Amino acid sequence: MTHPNPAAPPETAPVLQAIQLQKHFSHRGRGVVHAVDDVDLVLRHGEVVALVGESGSGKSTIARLLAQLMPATGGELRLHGEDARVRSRRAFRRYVARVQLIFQDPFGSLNPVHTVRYLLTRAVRIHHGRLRGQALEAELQGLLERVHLTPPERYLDKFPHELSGGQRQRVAIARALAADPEVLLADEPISMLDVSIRLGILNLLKDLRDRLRLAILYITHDIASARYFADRTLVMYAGRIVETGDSESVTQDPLHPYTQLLVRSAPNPDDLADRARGARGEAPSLVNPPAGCRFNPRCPFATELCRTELPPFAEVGEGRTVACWGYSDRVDRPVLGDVGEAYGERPTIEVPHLAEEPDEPVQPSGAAAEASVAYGPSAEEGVR
Ligand SMILES: Nc1ncnc2c1ncn2[C@@H]1O[C@H](COP(=O)(O)OP(=O)(O)OP(=O)(O)O)[C@@H](O)[C@H]1O
Repeated sequence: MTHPNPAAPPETAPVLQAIQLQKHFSHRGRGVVHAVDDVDLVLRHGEVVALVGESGSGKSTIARLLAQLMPATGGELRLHGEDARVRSRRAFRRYVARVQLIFQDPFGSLNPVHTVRYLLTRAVRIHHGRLRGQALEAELQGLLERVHLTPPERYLDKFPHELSGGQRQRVAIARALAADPEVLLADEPISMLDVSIRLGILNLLKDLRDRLRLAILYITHDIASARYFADRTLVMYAGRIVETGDSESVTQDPLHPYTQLLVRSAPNPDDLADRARGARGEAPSLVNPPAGCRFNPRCPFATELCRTELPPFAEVGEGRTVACWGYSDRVDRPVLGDVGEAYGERPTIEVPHLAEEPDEPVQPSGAAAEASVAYGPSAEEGVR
């Protein structure tokens, strides 16, 4: 199997693109959850885009929409510029071969009763027909080598519970690669792994970005890891993108008051809720989101305008946008004051919490990710 596809458009052309994507869930007949609104997103070959935001901001919903595990309620999805919405199982199978999803919990997404050999063979056959004998063996070995599980013979006949968390995530990635995809959607791929092996998985994904020119969406609540790993970063708050730009600028010179808060909560993102709650209240309900800027109830600089009108994206510098009235030329904008005073001291963003160490086997946690088998064997069975 070769990659990249020789018929693929030039490197910089979008591979997968979401335009004004929207997902509203009905809320037990009592209103609507505005989970995702007006999201624009572009994934290109050889580029990692991070989607960063706190829990409940809509990140996983975007991953599921891009994977077409559920329909959007608005907006468009384009693959190589063409409408990508699938309307049949056959079209879904073709789409999945191009766009693969990796989940948070590699234990939940790998069926524990099957060996690595079985899991990978199924994936290879689903996407490439009935390879057998030497050709199949070579393919399986190649997949494990691509995710640095070497020598491959050591892993092929293991069950998921005989592997460490990091090794399981590598097998999940190998299974995704069996489709020879162009896009990997990685939904919090390291958050359930031991801290000591997170960097190894990010480095592997970087390597795949470079060697296979994969377009990667990296979903995380940890903005520090976005700085390390992603070329571009999109910051999401309460269902909307609020800031975009190259990762270095967004993390080192955050503009939106929410991004400033997020950066201040790094490297311990769990600290954010406490920090923000103490100062400025909780994230809003998405059943009845605030009018205007959704961050306004928490924002130390919010004005009447922020409470009533949705801020448009302002372009600030090369490739950077921010949806905040404080950067708009359209009106008398609010003055953004000292965020340090509002949120406290800003730590330096580093990645010591991602330290790389040998990936030793660990006992299975038993925690299964909800819906995490959707792209695994059982779901693949479902679309055959
Ligand atoms: N099937 C559903 N029905 C109703 N509401 C939903 C459904 N799925 C998600 N939501 C709501 O949509 C919002 C966004 O959820 P989502 O899981 O996308 O956020 P997230 O940023 O990925 O958070 P986390 O990191 O905790 O997974 C939340 O308010 C969630 O409760």
